[in-house]
Parts: sequence; C-alpha cells; structure tokens
Amino acid sequence: FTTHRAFVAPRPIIVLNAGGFEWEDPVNAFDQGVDNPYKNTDLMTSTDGGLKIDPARLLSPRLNGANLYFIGMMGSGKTSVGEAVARRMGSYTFLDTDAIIEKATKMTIPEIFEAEGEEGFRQVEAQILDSVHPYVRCVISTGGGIVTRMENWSKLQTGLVIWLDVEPEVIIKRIQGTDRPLLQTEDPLKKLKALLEERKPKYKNADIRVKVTEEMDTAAVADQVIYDLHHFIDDNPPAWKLAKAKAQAEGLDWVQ
Ligand SMILES: Nc1ncnc2c1ncn2[C@@H]1O[C@H](COP(=O)(O)OP(=O)(O)O)[C@@H](O)[C@H]1O
Ligand SMILES: O=C(O)C1=C[C@@H](OP(=O)(O)O)[C@@H](O)[C@H](O)C1
Repeated sequence: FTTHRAFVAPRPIIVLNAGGFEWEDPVNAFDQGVDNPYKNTDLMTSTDGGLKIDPARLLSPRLNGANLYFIGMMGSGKTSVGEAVARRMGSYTFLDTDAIIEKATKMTIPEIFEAEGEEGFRQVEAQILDSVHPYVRCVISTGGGIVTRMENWSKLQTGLVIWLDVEPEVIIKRIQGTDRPLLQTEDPLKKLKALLEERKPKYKNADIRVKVTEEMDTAAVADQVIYDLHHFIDDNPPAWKLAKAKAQAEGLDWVQ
C-alpha cells in the first residue's frame, strides 16, 4: 500500500487475444474517470444531534487514489458490497472484473467456460485485471478464482485487498441455482467447501479480512469494511510520515 499509486497514469488497454479468440478491445467496457455514476452528494447525513460526515467519504483522501480490491468466494458479496462502498465513498468508481469480461468478450461467463474451459477463462480474467489495475480511485470486485494465479497478485497488491470471508453454508443459500459454472455439480456445497480449502491460503494474503456472518446484510458488511479500512490506514501510515517522525525524533530539521 503506497501513496505513490495516485500518480500512476492510466494506460491504453490492449486488444485481448486469449484462448484462440480475438477478443474485442474492452476500452469501452468501463468509463473510468469520465462520469462517475457513483458520485454522491450526501456528504453530510442528518443524525439526531445534527450533521455527520459518512466515514466512507473520508476514506478517499486517506487512500490517495489507491484502488480497493474485493476478493473472496463466489457469492461472498464482492459485487454488492463493493458497489455499496463505492457509492458511499462518492469519488471512487465501481468496476467488476466479471462484468468487464462479459462486456469485452460479448459472451457470458458460462459461455466462456463452455467454449474455452476454466483455463481460457483464467487467461481472459488475468488480462482484464492487467488492463484495469493501472487506473486509480476504483473499487474493483473480482471473480472468486482470481487469487489462484500468482501473476494476478502483483496487480492486486498495487491496491488494498479486502477478503470477504463467508462460510460456505451461508454462501450456498444465496447462490444455489445460479449459473456459476463451477457449481454445476451434484453437490455444490461440497464443491464450494473444497474450493475454499484450496483457496484459503491465497485469500489469507489479503490486507483486510472481514468475517461476514449470516446476520450481516450488505450495508452491515459495507460498514465493517469502511471501519476496517480506516484502521488499516491508521496502522500503516505512508512512508513519508514515518520518515518525518524519525527525522524529528533524531532532532533533524524536517522540510523548512
Ligand atoms: N450480506 C449479504 N446478505 C444477504 N445476501 C447477500 C449479502 N451479500 C450479497 N448477497 C446476495 O448474494 C448474492 C451474491 O452476491 P454478489 O455480490 O453477487 O457476490 P459475488 O460478487 O462475491 O459473487 C446476491 O444475490 C446478493 O444479493
Ligand atoms: O470462484 C470462481 O472461480 C468463479 C467465480 C465467479 O465470480 P464471482 O465470485 O463474482 O461469483 C466467476 O468469475 C466464475 O464463475 C469463476
């Protein structure tokens, strides 16, 4: 997590060519920096005693442009919570890698799995992450399996990574019967548990782990994420702050 992220310039998105398909340039698959649909004018919310600033609003200046990446199992709430957090932050754009993949390839995720298998899908997913990560001030929800490729971590770690940690028993109630290709098996709960065991060591690399219980609705999870982010930033001050404190402790002049 470094404040220098704010100064990385967006770069053009390459034409994708994965798994034997000529993917269309996904440059139009998201509108970074053009018009942020999540711009929120409710800076102050009214409370009993008067006006209060939403702590989500205060995240943006503290993050200095760094992206927020949501990781976790399918159905853990990355999309719903990511969108809620972006909306409340006001100045961050929400992106979803699965949605960008579908828009760029003009195929649904089940269609990609069908045509190219999981390996083909992972290739496209890695390229989309590569295309998206140079942008700043984004909340990005990812697909559950993005953590499985080592190369993806070099992109994820340019921002702050948040793991929504949800028990498979809770997840299955939410997503049973949906068209997620990896769950088209006899026993989706068993599959989900096996995938979680396999991926847990990777999810644990996240900067922030949010334990989500069944009682927490999307708003409650978003509250927890915002709270944890403030604490993470408190505990990981930018390098210049540490340098300043050290210099001053040694009696050296800071910038005159
Ligand atoms: N905290 C929550 N409580 C109840 N339902 C939730 C919660 N978070 C997400 N959901 C629901 O679970 C389903 C999957 O959520 P989604 O945000 O698409 O997860 P992901 O992006 O991680 O796959 C959606 O129907 C969503 O409305
Ligand atoms: O866990 C996975 O491997 C996958 C999760 C899905 O995304 P969500 O996590 O958004 O459901 C999607 O990328 C694809 O079906 C594979």
